[in-house]
Amino acid sequence: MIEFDGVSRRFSNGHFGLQDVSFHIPEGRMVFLTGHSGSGKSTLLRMIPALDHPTSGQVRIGGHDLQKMRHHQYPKLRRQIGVVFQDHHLLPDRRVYDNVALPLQVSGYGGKDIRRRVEAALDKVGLLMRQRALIEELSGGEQQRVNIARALVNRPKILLADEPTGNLDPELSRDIFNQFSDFHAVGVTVLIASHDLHLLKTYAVPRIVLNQGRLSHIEEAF
Ligand SMILES: Nc1ncnc2c1ncn2[C@@H]1O[C@H](COP(=O)(O)OP(=O)(O)OP(=O)(O)O)[C@@H](O)[C@H]1O
Repeated sequence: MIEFDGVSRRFSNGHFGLQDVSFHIPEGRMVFLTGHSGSGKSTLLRMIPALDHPTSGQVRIGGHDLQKMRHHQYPKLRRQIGVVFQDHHLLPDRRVYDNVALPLQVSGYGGKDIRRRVEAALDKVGLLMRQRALIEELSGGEQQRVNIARALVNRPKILLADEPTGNLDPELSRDIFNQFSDFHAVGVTVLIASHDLHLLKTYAVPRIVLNQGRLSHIEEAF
C-alpha cells in the first residue's frame, strides 16, 4: 500500500532530509513513525500525498509509482489520503461544520451527501453537538478533533498524522490515538508520526524509526 524504495530527499542547501529509506506498509496496517526532532518524519509523510518528491528512489502508493504520476492525477491521489498535519490550519472564523465540509465541497459532493458525511465524521470524533460553534471558540484539543474529522470526511484509504497530539494533555492525546486505532480497525491504513514514546509504547503497533534522515530500524509490535 505505502512503499518507499531507496528514497532520498536532498534540499537545495545540500542537506538530506531523507537518505536511502525503504519500507513497505501493507494495506490496513497501523504504523508509528518515530525519531528525534529533525530526523525526517515530516519530510517522509509529505511525500505520500505528493506534497514533496524524492530526489532519488521511488514512492508507490496503492501500487502507483508517484514519480510517473502527472500533476493532474494528484487530486485523485489526495482524495484517498486524509492528512492531519500541523500546518493544515482550520478557518478560525468559520463554523466547525463548514471546516469539515470543505474537502467534500472541493470534491463536488451534493448538499445532502455533505450533511450526512460531515455529521458522521463529527460524531466519530465526539463533536456532533459542537457543529455550529466557530473554530475560535474551541479548545486546542477540540480543534485537533475537527482536524481529524476533516481528514476523515472523504473516507480515505490512508490516514497520515504528523505529531497529532502536539502539546495536548495525556488524556486527550490518548483519546486521539484511540480514534486512530478505531479507524485502523475498520480497514484504514494509518501512519502516525510522533515522538511521544510514553504514549506509543502503550499500543501494540510496529514502529519505523528514523535517525538523521536514515531508517534506523523497524520495531515489530510487542
Ligand atoms: N525545505 C528545507 N530545506 C532545507 N532543509 C530542510 C527543509 N525541510 C526540512 N529540512 C531539514 O530536513 C531535516 C528533516 O526535517 P523534518 O521536518 O522532516 O524532521 P522531523 O523529524 O519531522 O522533525 P520534527 O519532529 O521536529 O517535526 C531537518 O534537519 C530539517 O532542518
